[in-house]
Amino acid sequence: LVSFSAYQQPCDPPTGTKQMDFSNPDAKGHLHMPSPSQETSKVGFDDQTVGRHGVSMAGPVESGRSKLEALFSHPLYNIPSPPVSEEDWLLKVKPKVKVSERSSQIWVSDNQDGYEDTQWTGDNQPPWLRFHLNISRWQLYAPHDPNIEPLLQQLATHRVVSAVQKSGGTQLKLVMTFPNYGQAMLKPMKQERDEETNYNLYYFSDFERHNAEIAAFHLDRILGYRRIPPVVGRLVDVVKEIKDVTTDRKLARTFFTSPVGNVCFYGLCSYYCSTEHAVCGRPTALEVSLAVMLPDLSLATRRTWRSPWRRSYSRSKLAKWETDPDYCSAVKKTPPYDKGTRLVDFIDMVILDFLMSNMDRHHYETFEKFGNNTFLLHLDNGRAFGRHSKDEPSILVPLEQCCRIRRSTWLRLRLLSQAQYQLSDVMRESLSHDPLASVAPLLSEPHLAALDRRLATVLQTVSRCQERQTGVGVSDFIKICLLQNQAGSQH
Ligand SMILES: Nc1ncnc2c1ncn2[C@@H]1O[C@H](COP(=O)(O)OP(=O)(O)OP(=O)(O)O)[C@@H](O)[C@H]1O
Ligand SMILES: [Mn+2]
Repeated sequence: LVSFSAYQQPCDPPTGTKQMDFSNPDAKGHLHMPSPSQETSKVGFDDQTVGRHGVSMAGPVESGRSKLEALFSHPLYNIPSPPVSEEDWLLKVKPKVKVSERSSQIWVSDNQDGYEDTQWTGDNQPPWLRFHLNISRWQLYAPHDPNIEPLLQQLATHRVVSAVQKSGGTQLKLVMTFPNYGQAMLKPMKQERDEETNYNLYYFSDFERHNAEIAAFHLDRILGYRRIPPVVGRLVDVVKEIKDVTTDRKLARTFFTSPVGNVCFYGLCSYYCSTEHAVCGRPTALEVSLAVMLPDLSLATRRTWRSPWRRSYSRSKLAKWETDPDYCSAVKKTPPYDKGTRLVDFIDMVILDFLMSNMDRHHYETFEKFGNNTFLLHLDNGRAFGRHSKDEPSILVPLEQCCRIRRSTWLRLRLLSQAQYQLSDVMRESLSHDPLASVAPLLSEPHLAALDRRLATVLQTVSRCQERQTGVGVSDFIKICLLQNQAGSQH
């Protein structure tokens, strides 16, 4: 009873989505919307709301409303949070310079080279710029950010002005530039949707899949993380939109016509960039994924962190975590995992990776500006969704060894396991909005079914943790989470 009255009821239906104020952008054009990482310290869940066996937090799915809409209007996806303070935005817009103070060398774009003239004020900022300006310490974009749709729309349809190879990384990637200076990272289709990764291939030699990049973005958003830059599918014309516009001579030299008349290319990279592994249009149309580029490193540096549960990337060696069941105790004492929310942030990423069976998370990145107290970027998801017939329990080892999970994540996972939302159903629906869904569903049915199966495994793992805490019942366990979460100030 004490806890019942002490906490506000998180499961009351939201007062519409009005908790987010779309009508009142601040001076920078930022919208005041909840940020998930701040969300829950003041929201409490007690036994009445969480329940011992069932979950009483689901709102009814009204007839006619899609499961995805119902999910995103659920209170767990609409947790109000205070406005983001000035220093918690990634980028700052410089105050306007008076005309008289402007340098005579002001840069003016030359719109003859295919780019648009740029005179951006708050109202006509292109979606990619709005996306950059709305990145905060807590998330890449807000839950109901109205800018994501137009952003994806532009990536999927805008004319390509330039296409060059992206340096770094092991497999072929291109950076595409659009007339409004927006940029996207392209990964080409290398595998048919129903193909499973060859069992004899090690995870580090697996192909990258364009549909995995797309599906990972949708999954990350459905999990309520918003830590993957938006990705959209597109059919590109490899001649008109790559070969003809590229200034990258090394790339241009790798184009050829296959024996059946398809146009192919392979680029330069350390893996699979050879005639034998060329990507080919049909005859020129090629499926690709386009991920919006993050702000340039000169504007927002990023820090790269080695995963403590990194695989050995060797055919013979085992990593320490594979042989030491107590490995997490050491990690918990090691900065930055010893403070704040880094460990539960990491576990969030582990859950995402287990669901999509991504074994390739050797590193993750954060924005340097925010220090240790910020969300983790889930970049590079191309090796996910390789197999549906097999799960990879080793991906879940950090959850098993640490027995920690962010409370809001756990609650959302439980929601997604319920029939009225059902992870596979909301994923199918979300992916059906991608332009490439008209060519073929982005994830085949067995892959969608695997999501539900793996979600059940995650929830079972959490239950086992609860049981392992000897003498501690479920309700106490939840309170422990709550305390831990409050101590971490977020979730
Ligand atoms: N949306 C993005 N915007 C800006 N930079 C990005 C984006 N996505 C990825 N990157 C950067 O590009 C690098 C290479 O991308 P990615 O990891 O997807 O390619 P890869 O070929 O799989 O690389 P690797 O073989 O190293 O895993 C990443 O390490 C990351 O720093
Ligand atoms: Mn990779």
